[in-house]
Amino acid sequence: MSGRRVVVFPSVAELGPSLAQLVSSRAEKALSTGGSFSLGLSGGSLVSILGKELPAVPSLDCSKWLIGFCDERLVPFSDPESTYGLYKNQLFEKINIPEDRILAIDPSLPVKECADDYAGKLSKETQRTVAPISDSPKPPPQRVTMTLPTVNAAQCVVFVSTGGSKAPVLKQVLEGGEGPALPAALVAPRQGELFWLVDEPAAASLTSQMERPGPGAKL
Ligand SMILES: O=C1O[C@H](COP(=O)(O)O)[C@@H](O)[C@H](O)[C@H]1O
Repeated sequence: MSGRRVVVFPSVAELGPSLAQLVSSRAEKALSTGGSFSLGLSGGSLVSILGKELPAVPSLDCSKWLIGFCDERLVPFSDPESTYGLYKNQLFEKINIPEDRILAIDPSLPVKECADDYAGKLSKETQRTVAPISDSPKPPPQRVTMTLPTVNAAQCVVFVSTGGSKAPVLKQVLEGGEGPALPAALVAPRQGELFWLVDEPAAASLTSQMERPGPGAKL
């Protein structure tokens, strides 16, 4: 892994465009060198950030991207909790991603079968694995989630963490503490880049090395 980069922005307004630039630049690099580009998406607050900022990237071409979900809630696509449903409305309809380049779960299946089915869909493309979750501490409890080896096989992993409520857990993940390491602290791409893009409120308790890029700086 090349070294972890913790990059702090004054607020999500500055973080969002840098995240979109990071995603689009890594896609362009992969595709222009004859490779493929697969983007694994999380949900939560990331949906609105990417929904706003990715379509604003000049000349963005997503026609060859493959999009999957690092973590998906086991609810129908029409449910307001569905990560796929949210991205469909807020992002996919605004960019030129073909429907068959988006790998979604089959939410009609029970959680274990759904995870196995999704692992099958991904393995056609990536040979990687997915786990069923039935006790997510944040509702809804049932999830279909990429495993640590899958995440660590990525060329580039980006955590996005914004808001003061994330400060204590961010400190624990990035700077350690008592007890076993949290799962996010175990993410270390074997041959790839690792970014933590955070805003000032989330970074408030951090003391380790951080970057504070100027406006428009490229990651
Ligand atoms: O439930 C979920 O939450 C996490 C974090 O969301 P945030 O709103 O705190 O950013 C998200 O990464 C995950 O994909 C989603 O299912």
